[in-house]
Amino acid sequence: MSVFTPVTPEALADWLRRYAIGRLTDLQGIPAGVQNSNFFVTTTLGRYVLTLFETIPRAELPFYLHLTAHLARHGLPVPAPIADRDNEYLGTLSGKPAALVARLSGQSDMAPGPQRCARVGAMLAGLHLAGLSYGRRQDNPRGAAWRSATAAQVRPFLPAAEQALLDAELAFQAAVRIDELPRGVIHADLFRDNILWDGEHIGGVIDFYFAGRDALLFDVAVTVNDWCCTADGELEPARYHALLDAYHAERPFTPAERAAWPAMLRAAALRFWMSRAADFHLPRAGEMVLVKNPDEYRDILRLRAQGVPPLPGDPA
Ligand SMILES: Nc1ncnc2c1ncn2[C@@H]1O[C@H](COP(=O)(O)OP(=O)(O)OP(=O)(O)O)[C@@H](O)[C@H]1O
Ligand SMILES: N[C@@H](CCO)C(=O)O
Repeated sequence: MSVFTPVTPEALADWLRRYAIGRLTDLQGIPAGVQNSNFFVTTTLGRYVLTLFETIPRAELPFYLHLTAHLARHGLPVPAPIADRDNEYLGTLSGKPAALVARLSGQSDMAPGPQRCARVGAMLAGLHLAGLSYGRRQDNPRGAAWRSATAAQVRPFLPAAEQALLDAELAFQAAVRIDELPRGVIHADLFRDNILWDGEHIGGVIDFYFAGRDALLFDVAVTVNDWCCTADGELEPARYHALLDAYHAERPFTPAERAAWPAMLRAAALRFWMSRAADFHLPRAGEMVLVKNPDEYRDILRLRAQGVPPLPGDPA
């Protein structure tokens, strides 16, 4: 259950007077999600999602809220934040930073086929292109420096074979010039549970709270590692090529990106191995984290290090 901070209909009805979205008719806690308290809110004028931010510092929230406003303005199916009568996106409710966003339609699909993967690839390229004109800057909070620092914290808890894998990977990644790849705003967590399908269309892309500036190719790698895998972590050719060809058709990969691709798939696997291992071995007091299986991404890392099919496009 992920309503960590309760909100009563009376308190919300009162708070909604700050907005121009009519009167509250329904309030439902959303039982999915592990980071924030989320609610479906219905008013006489529309359907919204209310989020009470439980962990992200208030000062960082405008980056995310203005980012989704920017992307929505560019036609992407993202939850646009709703401004209050003072023209602010961020307020305070039940003592927590709070925002209302548009409620998008659809359900996530945990077993997508190649056609859906192609739509995801095209949408991700559109997100990257639209993000190039976004003015605010915030680095990827799970970028290369975070990966090295977290690896150092997690390493003592790992068995010897995993320590060896980690050491070899960090040495390998140290030589990768990720800063020289095309950069921009990335979603950084575009897993299957963060896309809502409305029929065969993408009704929504949600959960931008790991977004930040990094190599665009890193985002592609995060997405491929989740969307194009078999249960064993192997890349499944039909979904892999569908996603990458569709992305390439919108934003062609550069020769430098083609060269860096195997390393990026490994860096993306390392990122989720490390975050899951840190959640498992180093749980922070008072933080509510659903721990996902770190071994899944350890195994994906091992597999990617054995070689991957190339990106579409001409060799350098
Ligand atoms: N704008 C939206 N429109 C429709 N449904 C939404 C929207 N935002 C969130 N949801 C629903 O709420 C659920 C939880 O949201 P979300 O995944 O963002 O949770 P979180 O706790 O903020 O993040 P995390 O996934 O990292 O735990 C989603 O699975 C989705 O069903
Ligand atoms: N997508 C993340 C969860 C946090 O958003 C993971 O699978 O580890």
